[in-house]
Amino acid sequence: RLNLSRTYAIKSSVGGRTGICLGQCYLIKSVACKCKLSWSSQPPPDSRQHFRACSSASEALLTSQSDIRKLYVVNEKIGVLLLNLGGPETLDDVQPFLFNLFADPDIIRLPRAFRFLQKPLAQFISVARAPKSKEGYASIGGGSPLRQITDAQGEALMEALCEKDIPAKVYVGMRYWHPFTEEAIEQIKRDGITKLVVLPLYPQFSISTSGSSLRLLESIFREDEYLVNMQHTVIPSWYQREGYIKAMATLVEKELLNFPDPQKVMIFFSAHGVPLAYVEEAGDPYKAEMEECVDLIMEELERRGMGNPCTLAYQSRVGPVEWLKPYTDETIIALGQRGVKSLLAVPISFVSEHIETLEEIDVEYKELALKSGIKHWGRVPALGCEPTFISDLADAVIESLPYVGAMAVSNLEARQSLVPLGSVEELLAAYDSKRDMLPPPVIVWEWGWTKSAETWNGRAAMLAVLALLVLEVTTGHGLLHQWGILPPLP
Ligand SMILES: C=CC1=C(C)c2cc3[nH]c(cc4nc(cc5[nH]c(cc1n2)c(C)c5CCC(=O)O)C(CCC(=O)O)=C4C)c(C)c3C=C
Ligand SMILES: [Fe+2]
Repeated sequence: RLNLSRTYAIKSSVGGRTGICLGQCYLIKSVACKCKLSWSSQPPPDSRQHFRACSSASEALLTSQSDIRKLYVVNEKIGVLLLNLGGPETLDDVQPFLFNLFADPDIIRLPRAFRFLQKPLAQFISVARAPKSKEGYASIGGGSPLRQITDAQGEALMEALCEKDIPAKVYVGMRYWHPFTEEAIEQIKRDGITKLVVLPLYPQFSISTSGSSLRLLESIFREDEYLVNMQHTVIPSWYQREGYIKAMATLVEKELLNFPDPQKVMIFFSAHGVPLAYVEEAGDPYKAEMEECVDLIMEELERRGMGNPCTLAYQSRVGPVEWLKPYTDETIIALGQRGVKSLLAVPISFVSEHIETLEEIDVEYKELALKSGIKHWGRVPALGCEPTFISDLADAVIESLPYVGAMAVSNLEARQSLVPLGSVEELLAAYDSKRDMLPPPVIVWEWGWTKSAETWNGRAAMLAVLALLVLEVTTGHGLLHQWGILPPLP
């Protein structure tokens, strides 16, 4: 028998891959398996497999979710905090929503000395961008559907957890609009939650999305006595989970059947982009996770007998800096030129319908595709409340319970998984810790003959001419009077 108070090095093997797991046995109530994994190749794809490997190696007995339930649910109040972006619910919300987005230092990272400019800059950019954004939101019914869909996902997750015998309350915390993360946290405190699982609703991790929400949570946790003592864990990304991959493959498979010749359809994964510097300079794992995610979905489709060709491209870039390539619009044109006739768009970075699926993909990219010579167009719906997906999220929550309050893997070299399960603080320490400067995705001013310079120079010139005219008409002095174009004042 194991002595539960000691640390063990457990050699375990999953699917032919061997690794050393250093840690106290997770059967100790308060300490989960502190895994300093050093897998010889890829780590096992999901934590349940890992538990199984550890449990068989250590002769421990964690075999089913009911064991987890016995150990982690009794006398505890479990909460699940779903993190999401949030979206404007009315057209009047658009500018303040954009202000919140651009005021986020994980979207625009200014040098320390210029931090005081963050809010004025956000105000300026949000006012300048609001008219264009409002047009987009107006065309999808006057607001973002994100709150409604995320609330429904929360309800469905709560039911799925209940069915799996894990009573838990689910909260929604948005980064840039209501219900704000701060509001969710207040409710979590009022409800007396003792164990919290933090689950960002982005399948892949990015500094600009899950990272930003976790950074906010860290600052809230640090300042609050109740939260400092509340045990929690984070599921930072879950794109590799079998249930998610299968649910995505099923949606693709179903949509392919709507084409006249399903085998010939190009499966076109379109992910929300991030500025290139996030990946190349700050080490954002977003691109790597996205590529792995696409590979996994394609492997699943192949297993089901579908050998379609596929492409991954990035959409929704903002401003003139370089974003992840290839860009969706350029790729659609290139595919058309290559003679591709059937295209199935698969939004891959988000699990709800939103402005970029309903407007950008369904309207703009569809039009571009048809203009580029593509004859048959289709789009896979977002997962929303698809039952197998929700059930898999519930499994992810249950499997993370042994980690609540436990240490994360913080040895970056030792782990090969892109972002490990862990606590907010450790995740941020192990990852993006330098918080390097990032070029703003939106350039406010540029020198040279650029589009933004032309616009602003033009506006300044028009204002100057107007001011001179007013001055001349009111004083009776100026070039137009000297040249006799305007008559002298009486
Ligand atoms: C994984 C998803 C997303 C990443 C990565 C992301 C990065 C990112 N976004 C902006 C700027 C904007 N995003 C906007 C809307 C928006 N963004 C995402 C997702 C990701 N963003 C979603 C789901 C939405 C839509 C929400 C909705 O209301 O339906 C907007 C506002 C819309 C617009 O004006 O186009 C902006 C602006 C940056 C700069 C960025 C990375 C640095
Ligand atoms: Fe975005």
